[in-house]
Amino acid sequence: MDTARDLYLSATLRRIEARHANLPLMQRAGLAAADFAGELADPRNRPVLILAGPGNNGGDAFVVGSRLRERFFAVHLVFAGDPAALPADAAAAREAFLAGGGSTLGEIPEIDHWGLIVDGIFGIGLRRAPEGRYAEWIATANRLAQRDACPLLALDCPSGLDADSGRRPGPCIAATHTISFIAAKPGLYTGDGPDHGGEIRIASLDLSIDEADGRRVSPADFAERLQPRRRNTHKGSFGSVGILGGGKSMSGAALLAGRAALRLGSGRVYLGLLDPDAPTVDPVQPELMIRRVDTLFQADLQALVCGPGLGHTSEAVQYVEQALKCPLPLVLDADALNILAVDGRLEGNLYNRIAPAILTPHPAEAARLLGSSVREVQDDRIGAAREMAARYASPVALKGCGTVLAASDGRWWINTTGNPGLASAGMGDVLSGLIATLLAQNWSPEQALLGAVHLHGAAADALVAASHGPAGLTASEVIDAARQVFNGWLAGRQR
Ligand SMILES: NC(=O)C1=CN([C@@H]2O[C@H](COP(=O)(O)OP(=O)(O)OC[C@H]3O[C@@H](n4cnc5c(N)ncnc54)[C@H](O)[C@@H]3O)[C@@H](O)[C@H]2O)[C@@H](O)CC1
Ligand SMILES: [K+]
Repeated sequence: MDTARDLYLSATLRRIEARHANLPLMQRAGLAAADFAGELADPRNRPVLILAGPGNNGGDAFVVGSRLRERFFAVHLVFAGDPAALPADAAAAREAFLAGGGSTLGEIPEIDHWGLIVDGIFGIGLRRAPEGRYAEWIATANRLAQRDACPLLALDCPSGLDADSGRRPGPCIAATHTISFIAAKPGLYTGDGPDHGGEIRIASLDLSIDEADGRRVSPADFAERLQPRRRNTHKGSFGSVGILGGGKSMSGAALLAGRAALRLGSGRVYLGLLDPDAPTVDPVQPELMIRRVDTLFQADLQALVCGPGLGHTSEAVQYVEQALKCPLPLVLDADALNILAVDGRLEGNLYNRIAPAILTPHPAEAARLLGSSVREVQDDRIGAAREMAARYASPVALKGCGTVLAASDGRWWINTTGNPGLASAGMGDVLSGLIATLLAQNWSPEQALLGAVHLHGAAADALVAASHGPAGLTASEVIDAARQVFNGWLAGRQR
C-alpha cells in the first residue's frame, strides 16, 4: 500500500472495516485525529469546538473529545442526535466521553474566539445533501473558522462532500485540514474535493491493505521513461508530430498545440491547417512546418493530434475520419471529440485502429460523448472517465479540477498537480501537444497520458509559485514552464 497515492472507494473501505471489526478502529481514528488536532490548536489554548453527527463519524468526534479533554483542552462538544440510534462503536465512544466527565451541547455555543473546530458530522456515510440543523452547523462552522482564523479539521472527509466522487450535493464544510482514516478517498482530490479538504493527512490506523481502487498520478508512473538524451542523436530520434486542426479563424489553437510539441522536444512538428487563409509561417515559432492540410499525412509522422481549432465543417468530419483510420498514435481533442460524439459512423474506427488513440475531453465534451449532461459528468467524474475509456477502448483524460484518467481495462487515476490558472483558453491545446510528443517518443499511451497531464499541472504550479498566476496565467507560459519542469525531471532534480 502506498498511502500517499492509493485511493479507496467507500464500498472497499467498508469491506476492509468489516474484516478488521475486531480491532479498535474508532479509538485509533480518534487518537490520530486528536494528535493532529493538538498540532493545529491555538497555542494560547483557546476552546475547541467539536461537532458530532449521528453516525460513526460522530463516534470519532467523541473519541477526539475524550483525548483532547485528557490533554486539558477546553472542549465544547455539540451533539444533537438520538443517543439510542448511534451505531455501537459510536455509542460506546459517547458513553466513554460522558464517563470521563465530558458533557454535550445541543447547539453551537456563543464563544468569542475558537482555537480549533473539529468536524465530525458526516464521513463516508453521507446519503444526501445536509439540511436543517446539520446544514446550519456546517454554515456556522465555516463562518466561525473564517471569523476566528482558526483551523477547521475534518474527520475522514469534510461533511457534505461525497467521498467517492468529490461531489457536494449541498452545504459542505470548507476544512483547512482533513485527516482521512485508513486510506485516502478519491473525492478529496477531484471535483469539489480540493476546495473543501484543505491539507490532507492519511491515518492508516495501522492496517495493512492492498486492494486500492485507484491511484494519484506521480512521476513514479513514468520515471523509467525519463532518460537523459543520448549524444549520438538527430532530429529524427525525437519523433515527428502532426497537428491537424485550425479551421476558419481558429489557427491559434493548432499553433499552441504545435508550439507545445516543439518545446517539449519533438524533433519536428508539422501543422495541417484547414483554414485556407491561415498563416504559412508562425513568426513566434518559425520552426513549425505549416502545411496545407491535405499534405499533412504525407509527412513521416510518429504521432498525430486531431482537433485543436478544427471546427465542425464537413471537411473537418472527413479529416477526423482520416485521422481515425491512419496507423499513427492519435490524440483526439476538442472538435474531433465533438464530431465523434455526433457522428455514430466514426466510433467503429476506434476499435479497428492498429495504433493507440487517447481522448482528452473537458466535461462538456465528455457530456456529448456520453449523451449525458455536464452536471451528470461532474457528479461522477471517475465513473464518466471510466465509461468513456471502456466505450472507446482508449485511455481518457477527463479534464477539470483533479483530472481523472482512465484506461479501457477499468484502472483509473487522479492527477493532483495543477491549479485554477489552467482554466483559460488554449490550455487543452497545449496538453494535446505534450501528449503527442511523448507518444512520438515511444512512450506507451498510458505513460504518455499520465506524464503529460502531470507535467501540464506541474508547469502551472511552478508558474503560480513564481506569482505568474493563477490570475492571468496563459497557455503560452505553460508551454515554457513545461519545458523547464520536464528538463528538471530529465536531469533527475525534480523526480
Ligand atoms: N466503521 C468503522 O470501522 C470505522 C468508521 N469510522 C468512521 O465512521 C464513518 C462512517 O460512519 P457511518 O457509516 O456511521 O456514516 P457517517 O457517520 O458518515 O454518517 C452516517 C449517519 O448520518 C446519517 N446521514 C447521512 N447523510 C445525512 C444527511 N444528509 N442528513 C442527515 N443525516 C444523514 C445516516 O443516516 C447515518 O445515521 C467514517 O467516515 C469514519 O469517520 C472510523 O471510526 C474508522 C473505523
Ligand atoms: K467529517
